[in-house]
Amino acid sequence: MLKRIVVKIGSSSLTGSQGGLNHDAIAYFARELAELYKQGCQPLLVTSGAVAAGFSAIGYAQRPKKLHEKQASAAVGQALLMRAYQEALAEYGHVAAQILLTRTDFHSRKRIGSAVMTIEELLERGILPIFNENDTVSVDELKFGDNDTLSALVANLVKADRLVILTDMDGLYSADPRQDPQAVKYTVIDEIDDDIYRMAGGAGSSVGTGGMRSKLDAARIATRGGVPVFVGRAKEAGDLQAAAEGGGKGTHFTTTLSSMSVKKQWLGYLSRPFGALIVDAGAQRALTENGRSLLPVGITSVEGQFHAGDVVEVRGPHGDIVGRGVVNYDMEDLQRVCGLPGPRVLETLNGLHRLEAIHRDEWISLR
Ligand SMILES: Nc1ncnc2c1ncn2[C@@H]1O[C@H](COP(=O)(O)OP(=O)(O)O)[C@@H](O)[C@H]1O
Ligand SMILES: N[C@@H](CCC(=O)OP(=O)(O)O)C(=O)O
Repeated sequence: MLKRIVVKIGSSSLTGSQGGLNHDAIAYFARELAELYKQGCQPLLVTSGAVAAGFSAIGYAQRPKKLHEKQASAAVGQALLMRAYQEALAEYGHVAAQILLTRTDFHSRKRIGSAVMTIEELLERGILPIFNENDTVSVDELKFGDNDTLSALVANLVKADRLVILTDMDGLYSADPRQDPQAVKYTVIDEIDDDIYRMAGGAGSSVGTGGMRSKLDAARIATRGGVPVFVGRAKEAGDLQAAAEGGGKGTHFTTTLSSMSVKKQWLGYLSRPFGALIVDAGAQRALTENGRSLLPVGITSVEGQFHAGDVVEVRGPHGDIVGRGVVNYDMEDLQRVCGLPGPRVLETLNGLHRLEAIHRDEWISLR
């Protein structure tokens, strides 16, 4: 089996603060990707850089801040970006394909199923799929913004063997090394908990977007989907291959989980919750440790306006998020029966209701 490696390249690795593409950097990455093919890998590329590549060509003095200016820059820059990759990859006999996705595409199983079929066909034919967000049609509240999250979703979707996120830092440090020269580097992280999150700051350069924080979000999504993640730098010959093999100049995030279905991925990371259910400690344990469904007896209160079939967030007794699931009750019904044991629930609702508030098959833990 070919090893599937999703490689994400950030704007900071492709451009400088004045914008425009660094063609030497593109040539380097094309060589590294060609090397991956030679080693029997099946790479997929998620690349940023459309806005950065386009804004100087369009005549802006610096990376624009307004949405429509960024979109205009991306419309110019995406074409420049693809041309640069295609020309650089052609040197090694490789062909690239462009796949532009938005967050809302992931809301539709049909659209995403169709994307998967296209991707599989491209991979079978030895073509390199190159992904970016479709910036022209993405609006603020539905944007990925940075491509870190997109790369994690792609990695889960294609059941990648590893996600390699390349940036301008050689890994995660205990603080942003630009601000704190004493910061120390982590080479392996087995669990991304709150302490790890506290170390990560925002973007370091004027062209980057999400900083280390969004890379941790991405690492969390991918590792929960069973894909190990590397975050770091590739600058010299062989760096990408080393990262893909578990070494390299960066931080590795390990996982012991197996791959996640598209349905669970959607539920956990892409759906929009319509309300929240607050549960007691027993119900929290039943959901997160014992793999059980949520029953009304464990719910202490409900918030928001939701109907049966909507996604809701579940919070623990102290307000922390436990996970998300599809609720089987309208808000008013659940309010009447929360805290009640099964027979009283059925009695109150005239026995017409299925008992589980959230069935375990429609649930994802986010702790
Ligand atoms: N704890 C940390 N360790 C390493 N880098 C960090 C940390 N916190 C914040 N950063 C910043 O994150 C930046 C990389 O993210 P970003 O600028 O979004 O790059 P990209 O364009 O490659 O996605 C680094 O340049 C660095 O300044
Ligand atoms: N889709 C945008 C990505 C924006 C961006 O800066 O992302 P990143 O460099 O990955 O933090 C682009 O191509 O410009």
